[in-house]
Amino acid sequence: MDSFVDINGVTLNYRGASGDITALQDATLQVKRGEFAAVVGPSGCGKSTLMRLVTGLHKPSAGTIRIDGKEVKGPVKMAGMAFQHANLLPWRKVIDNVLLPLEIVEPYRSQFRSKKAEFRAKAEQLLATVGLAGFGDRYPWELSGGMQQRVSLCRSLIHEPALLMLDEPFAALDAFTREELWCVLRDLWQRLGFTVILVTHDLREAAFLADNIYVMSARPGHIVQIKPVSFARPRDLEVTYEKEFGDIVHELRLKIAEARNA
Ligand SMILES: Nc1ncnc2c1ncn2[C@@H]1O[C@H](COP(=O)(O)OP(=O)(O)OP(=O)(O)O)[C@@H](O)[C@H]1O
Repeated sequence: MDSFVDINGVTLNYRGASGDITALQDATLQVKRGEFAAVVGPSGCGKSTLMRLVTGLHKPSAGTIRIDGKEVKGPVKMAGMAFQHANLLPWRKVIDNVLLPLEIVEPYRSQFRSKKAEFRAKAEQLLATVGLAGFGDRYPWELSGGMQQRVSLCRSLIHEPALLMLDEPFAALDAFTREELWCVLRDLWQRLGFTVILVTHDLREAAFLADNIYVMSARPGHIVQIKPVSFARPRDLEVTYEKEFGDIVHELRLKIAEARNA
């Protein structure tokens, strides 16, 4: 298979205060280039651990992770990341938060001074695509939670990463704002064509956004089911009211309940 992210037989043991914890055991998962993958599973099954392994923040105890054919051996620069909390720097304006990766990641870093105007224009344009035109000069604390999460998405994408890793990015938002941001993410993904791995507890979110949903077992986590979602794209929120959509969510719910009780 032509996999972009190749997680192969990965085990991860944490050294806990009261002994070792095996968070993942022999987890295997392949995500194709350009795929929108969602990972769901019971609480504590190792989803965030999987994200940390793929982005190189942890090293597997066993097994390998390859991105674009190269083994992950340290922090992965080609990945953009966003989490449940936007984690914007409160003393920096919105635009300067979005620009942050360009100040850190090469080749942008060494061009940052000479190309600042160009980079700012790019950041403004990205902010406009998520509905935040004209908000660049505000401070994060002047924005709602949903707006901050939009800024966080822009920050994760400004350096045009080939891979976007999202760990519960919309979990702290109200249901209405969450659905709005699903559409923002859908549009960015359709337009920019990056590969996504989204960890979520929200099965509707997974079914609306993903090409494939990877269901994990209880800890120690591994993939127990791959559920393809074949609704035509671009998807409209109306699809979430279709019977087939409800059936997918129901099936996932049963599978996760089974995994929890196994
Ligand atoms: N740094 C750590 N040290 C020790 N144990 C850890 C560490 N991080 C996570 N764990 C344990 O590893 C297991 C998997 O944790 P992880 O956060 O990956 O799960 P998760 O599926 O993301 O959880 P949730 O769905 O509740 O967010 C849990 O039992 C957790 O307590």
